[in-house]
Amino acid sequence: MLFLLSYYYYLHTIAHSNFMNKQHLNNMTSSPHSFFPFASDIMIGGGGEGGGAISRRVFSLHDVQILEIFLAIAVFIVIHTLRQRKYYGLPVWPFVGMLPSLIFGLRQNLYEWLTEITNRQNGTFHFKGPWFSNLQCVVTSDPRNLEHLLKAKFSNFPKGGYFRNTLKDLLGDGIFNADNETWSRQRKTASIEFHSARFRQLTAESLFELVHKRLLPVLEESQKNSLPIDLQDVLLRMTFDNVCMIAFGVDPGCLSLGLPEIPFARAFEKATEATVLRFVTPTCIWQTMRYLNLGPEKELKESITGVNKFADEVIRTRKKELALQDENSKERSDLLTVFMRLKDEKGQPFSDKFLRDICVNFILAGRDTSSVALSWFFWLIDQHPEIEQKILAEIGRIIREREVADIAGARGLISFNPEEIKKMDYLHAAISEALRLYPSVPVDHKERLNSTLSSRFYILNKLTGCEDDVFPDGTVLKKGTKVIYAIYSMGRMEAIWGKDCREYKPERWLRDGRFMSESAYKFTAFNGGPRLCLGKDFAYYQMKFAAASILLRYHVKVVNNHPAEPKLALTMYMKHGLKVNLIRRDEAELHKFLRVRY
Ligand code: HEM
Repeated sequence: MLFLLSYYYYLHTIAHSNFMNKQHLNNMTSSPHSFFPFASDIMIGGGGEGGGAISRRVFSLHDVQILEIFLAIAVFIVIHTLRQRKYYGLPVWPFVGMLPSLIFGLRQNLYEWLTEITNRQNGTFHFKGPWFSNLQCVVTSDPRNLEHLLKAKFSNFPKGGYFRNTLKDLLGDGIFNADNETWSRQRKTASIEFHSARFRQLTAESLFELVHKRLLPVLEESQKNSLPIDLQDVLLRMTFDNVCMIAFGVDPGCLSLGLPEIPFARAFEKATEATVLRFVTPTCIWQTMRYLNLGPEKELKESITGVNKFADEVIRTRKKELALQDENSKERSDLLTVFMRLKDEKGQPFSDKFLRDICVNFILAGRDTSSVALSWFFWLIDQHPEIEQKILAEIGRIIREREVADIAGARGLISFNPEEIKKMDYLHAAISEALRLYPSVPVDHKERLNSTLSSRFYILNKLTGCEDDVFPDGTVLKKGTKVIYAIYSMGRMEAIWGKDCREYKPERWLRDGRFMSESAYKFTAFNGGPRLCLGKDFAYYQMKFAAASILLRYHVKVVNNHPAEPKLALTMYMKHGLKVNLIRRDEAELHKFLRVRY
């Protein structure tokens, strides 16, 4: 670019000097005022014959030349920048790179903005941030690249130092924030636990209690009072209580009549919000604020203290409880107890800090992902009554298959067992379709492994897998490159889902009425490869159980003109919540769908 600029400047100067020489010759034979009209305008003293006027004139001409050069450079930069859009997808401005476009994107729906660019760039583009920032990254929504990143070259793409440092205060060394050994040890242990019969029983029991004794009474209260309710808030409370039971083995009680404020839940929410701010603040600024204990960093510190206070209390109580336990005591199967029984690589029990990190990470993972997915699901169902009817028909068929068809009279008691939930293929498809369009984690992040060796040590870099990498689409990834994979955009790509990619169509997941799963690199809502979401099966069970239990009893009507847009956060909350009115299904309606053949 510099070369082009110099060349342009050189041509421009030659052209200009020719022009000046010609004009100068003309000037010898005509009035001094016609020499350069603009110059004559700015001459002080009317352009007399004296030497002072001539020097002023030369000075003015010089000024104008400089101005012209700057103007030419500016025009050149603008043209060059705009032409770069063709190649990079966005204009690349000197010094600030693509930042102006990002600011524009942040003012609208950022995820739609990303979708538009990735589509235009055939799935991948380099985001060039300001030269002084750490915003440089590659953004991709190409399934081939995702398979490369998440599976084929998994060990080359850890979460990385940037992610870890930003989340360190809240997540410590927990599974979400860990790489290598620290990650794999937690993953193995938790994976065994999550697939055990004991865990399945714990989750089924805790969910039954939560839905029947807490969720449905809260909804019934709102229905009786004919007051709209924020369904997203209610569902967030339910999943928070549920995941705390799984991680800590305690129930904080967020979901109960009156929807009380629970200090631990509040502290957790504030801590995640303040942590998210770090991702949009230059590292040196948030680190300085942290050091000086100012602004959001002060708030973060206070809320983490709140989270730790709760965690420390639970850990202390559990240790006492386990010490007093005899063979006849009922075995607990929450993650805290499971990890407390294990030893680290030196044969020592895990430290309280590590136990706290493990639990906090699981709470973060399971706290809001299922609830926001369910919120978008109910919003979509409200717009597609025909799909609601199909879900009801499926629920009706499953109830009819029972030995004793305990239909409408016993409606208040109808509950679904795990086998029945498993049979709900249409509901499974409807929830997956909601997650395709509104994935709970809309963008995720990896980092190309950074070598401590200089690139001169080619063979060592090659042996340690630290040489530059290349995506299947040809994108070169230098060491340390941050990669953002745009999960939201993937759900809206014609190349992946066809022309109707923006339509809500559960049928696309069904073959002969049975749910057919998709490749995790096309449908990446639950991530893929070795870091596939550990709670996926549990999350589907939880979402299907809650959705079927609600839909069986109520028609969920979204309040008229309720704005539905995503909030910019780690998880895709509905920015304005989901205000709904609940309309109780009467006996006639229930009988109707319990008779309908699906
Ligand atoms: C709709 C519900 C859910 C969705 C869409 C979802 C999605 C995801 C995604 C995208 C990741 C990868 C995150 C990353 O590595 O940056 C992930 C990881 C994880 N999820 Fe989920 N999740 C859901 C529910 C749950 C639940 C309910 C739990 C636990 C109770 C859970 C536990 C985990 C854990 C432990 C990881 C970390 C896995 C690892 O790094 O090895 N998830 N999930």
